[in-house]
Amino acid sequence: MTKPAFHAYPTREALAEALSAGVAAVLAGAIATRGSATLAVSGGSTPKLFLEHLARAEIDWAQVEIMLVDERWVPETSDRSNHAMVRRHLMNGPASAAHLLPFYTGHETPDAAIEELELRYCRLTRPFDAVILGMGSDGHTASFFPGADNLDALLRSDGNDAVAAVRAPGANEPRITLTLPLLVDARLLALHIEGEEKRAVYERALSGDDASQMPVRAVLRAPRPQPINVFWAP
Ligand SMILES: O=C1O[C@H](COP(=O)(O)O)[C@@H](O)[C@H](O)[C@H]1O
Repeated sequence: MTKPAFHAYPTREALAEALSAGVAAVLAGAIATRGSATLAVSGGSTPKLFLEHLARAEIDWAQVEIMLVDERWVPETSDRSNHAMVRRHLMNGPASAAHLLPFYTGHETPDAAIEELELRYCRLTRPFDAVILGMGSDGHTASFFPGADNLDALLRSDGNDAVAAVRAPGANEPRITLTLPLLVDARLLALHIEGEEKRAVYERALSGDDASQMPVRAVLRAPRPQPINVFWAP
């Protein structure tokens, strides 16, 4: 395993500033060299400040495709919607020119939408330029939850599917997630975590190798040319 590069910041504000500057530089570089950029961000609550900082970056957002790494199967009107959170915190000011790709289709279940979503996501140019993951205190990342009915398939490094539906005891509602290969081959791969509890979870994840207990291990252990960057603040 290539040891992750661990970046600790004194405050969440300082972390948000540094991470957003790094991501904006990667997106600007991608636009300059390839004409467009792809960014996958996480849901939950941790990314909000980072997204607010990123929204102010002066880059050519019209060339940027933004997606979520995972989504809870709820409409955008739900306060559980990751898409609504990203729209609220990122799609403002300069960043509102970007294209935000939704996961939720209105189908009753993510399984019923899987064919449509597979078509939508497999056409995206890979590798993605930047993927910013979060982590739950149960060691899940994206929607790779411990106890998920299809966790082995989700964590296969050689799988061909871009997206997968997930059900897991700790996940509340059914989920949809990008699969491991799409996430770990990103040019910039970051894990953004905050607080002492999540730091302890991260340390525990590093010290073992059973990904079924802590699925984030599959990301931390994935072979990559560049190490994963971990961004942490108390
Ligand atoms: O449910 C989810 O949780 C994780 C962690 O969220 P946080 O609120 O603890 O920051 C998140 O990374 C994932 O995208 C989301 O769907």
